[in-house]
Amino acid sequence: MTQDELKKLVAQAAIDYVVPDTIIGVGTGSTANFFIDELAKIKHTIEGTVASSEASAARLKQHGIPVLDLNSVSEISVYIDGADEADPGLHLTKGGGGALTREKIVLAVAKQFVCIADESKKVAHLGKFPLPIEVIPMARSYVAREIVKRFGGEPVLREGFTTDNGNIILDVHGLTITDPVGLETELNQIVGVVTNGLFARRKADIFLCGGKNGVETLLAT
Ligand SMILES: O=C[C@H](O)[C@H](O)[C@H](O)COP(=O)(O)O
Repeated sequence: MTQDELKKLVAQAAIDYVVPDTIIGVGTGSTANFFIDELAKIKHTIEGTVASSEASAARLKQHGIPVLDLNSVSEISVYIDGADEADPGLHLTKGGGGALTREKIVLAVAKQFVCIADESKKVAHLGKFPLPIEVIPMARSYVAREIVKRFGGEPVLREGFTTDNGNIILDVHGLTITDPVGLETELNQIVGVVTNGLFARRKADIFLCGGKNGVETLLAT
């Protein structure tokens, strides 16, 4: 099976976690796109969605799926999204598509987080995938220096990219991540950091992992 076929398989499996007559949180990226296409088939069973990016909102609307403003929503039943890396404890690295901040916000409102990805995203330890950090543009150099000083690694500006919030992304290469919860918290203490791509304090509850033997359902430990 190709990687796209595996993404489609997990997107289809995620439909089982869509709670009828509720609002669904929708992630961003190629795997989330497959989920949006599957969600379109059952759009009449849900109240609506909240999107974690302009791109996902546009795709949802193309399918005629209602997209709500998060400020008009007090409860999201489930948040469904992909990841760049997932460790055995279901701590994740996200933000390869630059949507990390809105993803974290939508997730914060959701009761359950179902992560969908192909098996290439399953790792023993987070850190091989460069850690995305959304930064207020004027703080770029300061934040980069602070990261090197406090944590090591090599922050690289994502050239030509602006987030939906008008900010920049620093991708930090070569970080040793032994304590994802601690690192997530500490990185957010640097002034100018909007958020970082570690989803560890709030991690996935369920990981639907697509591999050659089908979809494996992993639960957070
Ligand atoms: O900002 C993007 C998101 O965090 C994505 O969910 C993540 O990068 C995974 O994307 P994909 O499904 O395309 O591998």
